[in-house]
Amino acid sequence: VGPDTWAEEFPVANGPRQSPINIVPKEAHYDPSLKALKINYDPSNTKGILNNGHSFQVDFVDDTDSSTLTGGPISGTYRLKQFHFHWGGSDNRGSEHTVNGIRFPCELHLVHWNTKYPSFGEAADKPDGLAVVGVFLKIGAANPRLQKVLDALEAIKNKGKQTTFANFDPKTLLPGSLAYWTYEGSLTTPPLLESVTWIVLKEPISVSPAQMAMFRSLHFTGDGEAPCCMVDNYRPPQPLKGRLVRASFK
Ligand SMILES: CCc1c(F)c(F)c(S(N)(=O)=O)c(F)c1F
Ligand SMILES: [Zn+2]
Repeated sequence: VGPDTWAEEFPVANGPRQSPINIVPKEAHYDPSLKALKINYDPSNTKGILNNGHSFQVDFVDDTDSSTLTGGPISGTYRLKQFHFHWGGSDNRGSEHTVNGIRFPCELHLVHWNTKYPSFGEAADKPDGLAVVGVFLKIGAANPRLQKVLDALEAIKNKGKQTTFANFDPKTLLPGSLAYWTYEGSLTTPPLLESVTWIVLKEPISVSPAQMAMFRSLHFTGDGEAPCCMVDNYRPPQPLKGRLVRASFK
């Protein structure tokens, strides 16, 4: 049911390029050949917001190149499919990636797929199929841009609920600096496919304790089930297995 049992059904859980990982900045290699991230999102592509039973996600129309990620460590064009979060039951845990063993209370993932493949589904199991931008959330001042997303949560409290959510620009959730670490990894939830180029931003964005409480008000459970708060929906760091983590900054 939890991360420790996933290897039974998904043997790739013990594979060579699993995510998340603990990032040790001093062991990351500055790579001057890494390009700047180019992120262009069209808010009109926002399709809706869904409680999928393990997180909530904001979905985007991905049938044209209007919301894309290019540059950085990737070649070609990747289209935004959805973004979602992982968080803890209290502020001392919740992120998937850690930095020098430090866990953040929450982590945002913006999921993109390589347009050299015909669809997300086709890209999801290819070694260069997906690129996920990870952003840490750190306890501080309330984040007004994040609040727009959190205000939609009362309508999707339970598993399977979805509601309209329009004209949201995910770029407003990014920090001032797009400096990043990058490494080859996987989905952090089953089927744990080893198809993700991870791009983890160094600078966190802020979230207030009251806003964290709104994440924790969601339920893993569906209507009519005994309600169980959606918390601790993060996979812990996995073995690096010799992988190199590159940095876009000195
Ligand atoms: C299959 C849909 C899906 C997820 F459920 C997911 F959790 C992630 S993650 N945490 O690695 O960013 C994805 F990238 C992803 F595409
Ligand atoms: Zn995720």
